[in-house]
Amino acid sequence: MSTTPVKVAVTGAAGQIGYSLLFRIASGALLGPDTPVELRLLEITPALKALEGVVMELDDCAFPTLAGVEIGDDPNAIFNGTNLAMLVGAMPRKEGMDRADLLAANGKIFTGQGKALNDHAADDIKVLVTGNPANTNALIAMSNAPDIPRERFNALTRLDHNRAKTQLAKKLGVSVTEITNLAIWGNHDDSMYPDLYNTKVGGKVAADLVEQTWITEEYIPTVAKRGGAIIAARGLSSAASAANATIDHMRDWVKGTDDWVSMSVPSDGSYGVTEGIVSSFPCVVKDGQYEIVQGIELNDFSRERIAASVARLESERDQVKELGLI
Ligand SMILES: NC(=O)c1ccc[n+]([C@@H]2O[C@H](COP(=O)([O-])OP(=O)(O)OC[C@H]3O[C@@H](n4cnc5c(N)ncnc54)[C@H](O)[C@@H]3O)[C@@H](O)[C@H]2O)c1
Ligand SMILES: O=C(O)C[C@H](O)C(=O)O
Repeated sequence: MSTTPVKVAVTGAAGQIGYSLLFRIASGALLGPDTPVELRLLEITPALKALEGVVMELDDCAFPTLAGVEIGDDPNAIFNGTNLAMLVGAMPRKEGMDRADLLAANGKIFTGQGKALNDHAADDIKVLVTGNPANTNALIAMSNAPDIPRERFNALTRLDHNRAKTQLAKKLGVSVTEITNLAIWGNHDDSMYPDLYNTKVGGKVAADLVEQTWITEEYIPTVAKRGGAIIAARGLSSAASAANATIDHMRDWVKGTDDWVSMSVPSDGSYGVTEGIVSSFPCVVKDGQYEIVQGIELNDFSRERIAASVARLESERDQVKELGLI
């Protein structure tokens, strides 16, 4: 085992997602069995007592890879020297709300945390935003951290990617391992677009294996509205699957990929997506750096869907500009 622990910050650590996420990071599911981690956990002051209880439980697991835990309510202290930051802490939506309805309440969290990361994080910091609306919260954090390279700010659409994979596998009666080149484009809201025209199943194009009406009337709405379906069923938003996707995204960003993955990243203008907004693309990762996959052919249907989702992201960007958050 190497000796220097990787400092992993998690915000909203006493929340639902935190309760699934922390134990998996501590057990080695993020960085492997040979890399010690130090958890740095941020909460609001009233939640610190509950967080102390979670830390007792972490102690009681005796994880060999857990080198230490620090908790607190000051982002400047918690982010000090942090290598990986998972920004989860934010209010979840309730039934009947859209994720964008959370912008006014949650957006301001990411101004202060962006500044604190800018001033105190380690030089190799990678920041992944899970708290909703995740794409625009990542834009806010990025805009408030001018000294950190923009590409170090990502948002989570891996949960949508994982959902899209399972729904397709179920439809075709195949294992998820047979599905490659899948990607979610756009925003983590109900305009997100899972593209089956470039997805492969056992080497064949997925869209050729299903009916077009299934894609438009069942598949895309099921994937895009899955978060709402879980809230309706559980009375609470997704937590274990969100923690799993947060681990999947950060692990692949650090360790690399052997297939396309969906990552929301600051757009460089690829595929006509407005530069600067944080949008989901098919990405590959090598040596800790992601690249947006280039040269993908998009049909007219895909282009229209992506443009509609980008319009949502532009509207969210304009709202947070008006609120003075970026
Ligand atoms: N991107 C995705 O795929 C995805 C999936 C699921 C949930 N989410 C989002 O993740 C967020 C968290 O969900 P949850 O179910 O864990 O919610 P939760 O309410 O159970 O926990 C949120 C925690 O964040 C804390 N918090 C609030 N403000 C904070 C701040 N300024 N600093 C640090 N901590 C703060 C709260 O005290 C709370 O403990 C929500 O916004 C939810 O919508 C995103
Ligand atoms: O739907 C939500 O509000 C939670 C989360 O974004 C999800 O997709 O499950």
